[in-house]
Amino acid sequence: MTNKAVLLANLGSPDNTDTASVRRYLNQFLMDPHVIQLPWLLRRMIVSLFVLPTRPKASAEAYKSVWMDEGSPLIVLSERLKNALQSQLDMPVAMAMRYGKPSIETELLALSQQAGIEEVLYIPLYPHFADSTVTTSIEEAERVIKEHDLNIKLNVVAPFYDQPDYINALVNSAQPYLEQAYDHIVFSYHGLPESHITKRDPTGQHCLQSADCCQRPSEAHKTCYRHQVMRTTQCFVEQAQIAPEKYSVSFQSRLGRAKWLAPNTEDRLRELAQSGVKKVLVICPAFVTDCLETLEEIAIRADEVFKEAGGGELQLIPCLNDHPAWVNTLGAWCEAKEG
Ligand SMILES: C=CC1=C(C)c2cc3[nH]c(cc4nc(cc5[nH]c(cc1n2)c(C)c5CCC(=O)O)C(CCC(=O)O)=C4C)c(C)c3C=C
Ligand SMILES: [Fe+2]
Ligand SMILES: [Fe+2]
Repeated sequence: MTNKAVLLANLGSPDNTDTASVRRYLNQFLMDPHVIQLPWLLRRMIVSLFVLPTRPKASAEAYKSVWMDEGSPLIVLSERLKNALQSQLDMPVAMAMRYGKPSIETELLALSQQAGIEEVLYIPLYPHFADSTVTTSIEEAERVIKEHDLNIKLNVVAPFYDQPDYINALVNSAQPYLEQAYDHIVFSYHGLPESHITKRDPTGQHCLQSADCCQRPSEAHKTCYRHQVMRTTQCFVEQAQIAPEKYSVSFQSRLGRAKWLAPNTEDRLRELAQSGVKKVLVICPAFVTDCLETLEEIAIRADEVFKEAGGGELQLIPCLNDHPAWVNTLGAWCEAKEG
């Protein structure tokens, strides 16, 4: 009988909140050719000349504002998810980070050394496809297996943006917030440079070519992040019965000068405040785990933007984290693959 294990993969955080640790992390992250998709020399110049001189200090301050006693929220909450899943399953469950620690390399090596592990169910914790998250996590795992000649078969769980049990878990975890009175809910997704989507379009003439491309059937949707976030939103609002005028979609965490997906979350929050919206909910379904981008960028900075523009209260809906509905969903996926 083949022995199996589960490996969850998330993005990763710096080891600490000092500027040097954040610089090391940003350098590893942004030098990934799937993140800044430029030839090495150009990427090296942009990262060294425009990012590393100033961003590590500013990001270190941001990390300090959300850091937990046990460490980075992303790592701590991912670890809790791993432990909750482990308590449901008979096979080993591990958690790895694409950047920083614990690395995909360490975790795969540890699993391969456990007696007889020959098959790993690999779950990149991203509901939506992007080369900068999904592809890079898969390639890194494949590199480790090849380089160390591991006898491991990798079974990868595909982006789950419209899987009914994922949507159920998301609606279920948001329910206590949806039951409170609110004026508007913003679905704020991590942004992407538009070029990352058009470059992946297998038809070469569909993605971002018209305002409604993401609503029209196309084989391009398999790798279209924009289509996939629109589908998550559609499935969510249908299930939670949210009226069209009560919600909007926007994109956060823009970096650099390229054209990124629009509208930008902060701009959308300003517009909402100016149009008289007082209580806004913000949900961030691109993240399954709360992290810097939800706890600092939305709950702290976007909250300031909303209030300065005349808004009243911004309530961040927590990510799935280790919500029982999400743990049960992951458990069911693992057991289904085990059979
Ligand atoms: C949810 C999916 C994510 C996509 C898609 C994504 C693309 C992407 N990100 C950057 C640049 C940065 N992202 C940063 C933090 C960060 N990004 C994600 C997820 C996605 N990124 C997460 C979960 C986090 C949080 C990490 C944490 O420790 O909590 C950062 C670092 C922080 C900062 O300085 O702002 C950068 C930089 C690019 C360029 C990109 C697509 C091209
Ligand atoms: Fe699309
Ligand atoms: Fe990011």
